[in-house]
Amino acid sequence: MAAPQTVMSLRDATATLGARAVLRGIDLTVDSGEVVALLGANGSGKSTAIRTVIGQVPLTGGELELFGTPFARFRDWRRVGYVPQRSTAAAGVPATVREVVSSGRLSHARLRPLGRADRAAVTRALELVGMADRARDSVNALSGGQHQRVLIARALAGAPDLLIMDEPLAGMDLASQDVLAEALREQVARGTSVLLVLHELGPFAPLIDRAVLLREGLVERVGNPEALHDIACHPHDTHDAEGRAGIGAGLSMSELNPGTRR
Ligand SMILES: Nc1ncnc2c1ncn2[C@@H]1O[C@H](COP(=O)(O)OP(=O)(O)OP(=O)(O)O)[C@@H](O)[C@H]1O
Repeated sequence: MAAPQTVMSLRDATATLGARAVLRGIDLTVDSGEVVALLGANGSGKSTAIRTVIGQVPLTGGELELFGTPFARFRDWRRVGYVPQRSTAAAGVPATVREVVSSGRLSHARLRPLGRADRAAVTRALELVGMADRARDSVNALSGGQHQRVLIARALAGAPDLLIMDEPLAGMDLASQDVLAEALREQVARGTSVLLVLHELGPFAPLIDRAVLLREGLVERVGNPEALHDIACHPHDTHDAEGRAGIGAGLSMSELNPGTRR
């Protein structure tokens, strides 16, 4: 069987914000078709790690590759979808829900008007997140959770091969979480790889192939999402959870021996 293609790889990645060494040498990979969750306490570096992947935070050391291409030479950004940590980035903009989601197709249209395939992708994304009936509404008329769904639809509309999401479930009610889990399941079934930051696994738990627990800018553990989530929530009571985590199963040496540069 052919080895899985690595969609994203960070090797020994370091990053600094202000005077703070926020990432201190992390290894993180997402293989084709994989769903990888980043877990960890507030401030452990989760958002920074994914912001390095999309180029918002420069690496100060280490290597980043996207679809096998070194970051400096990577141009194919339409293959990457990004949902930022909950924000109201589009609020205040006089745009409809459909217009905001359509902006996720701009890199496909390459300055041409959106075509039929683009409009179909927008409609599908709106349906996936359960916002089709709000398509003509102003984004300013949405609740925070609805707004988040629109940003997710914007990323899905681009039909990304790698979808990166920073706490997509934050502030979502349970019904909305279920809708998003179903949307993610469909997207993964189409072959999309996913890297996401989560505090609560919620209905995403069965979709996650691998969890990576960050602590103070280092990878502390890699393993089963539910057990690692326990460790993330109860960092001083790790023994039992480690047993359940199946730590080590099928992991590379660099993932098994992270954080050696304390
Ligand atoms: N602009 C900044 N300047 C300086 N330090 C920053 C900046 N942004 C974040 N940090 C620091 O970097 C560290 C990691 O932040 P990051 O947002 O990556 O954490 P996180 O794991 O995503 O946390 P949370 O769960 O709270 O979202 C924190 O200590 C934070 O204070």
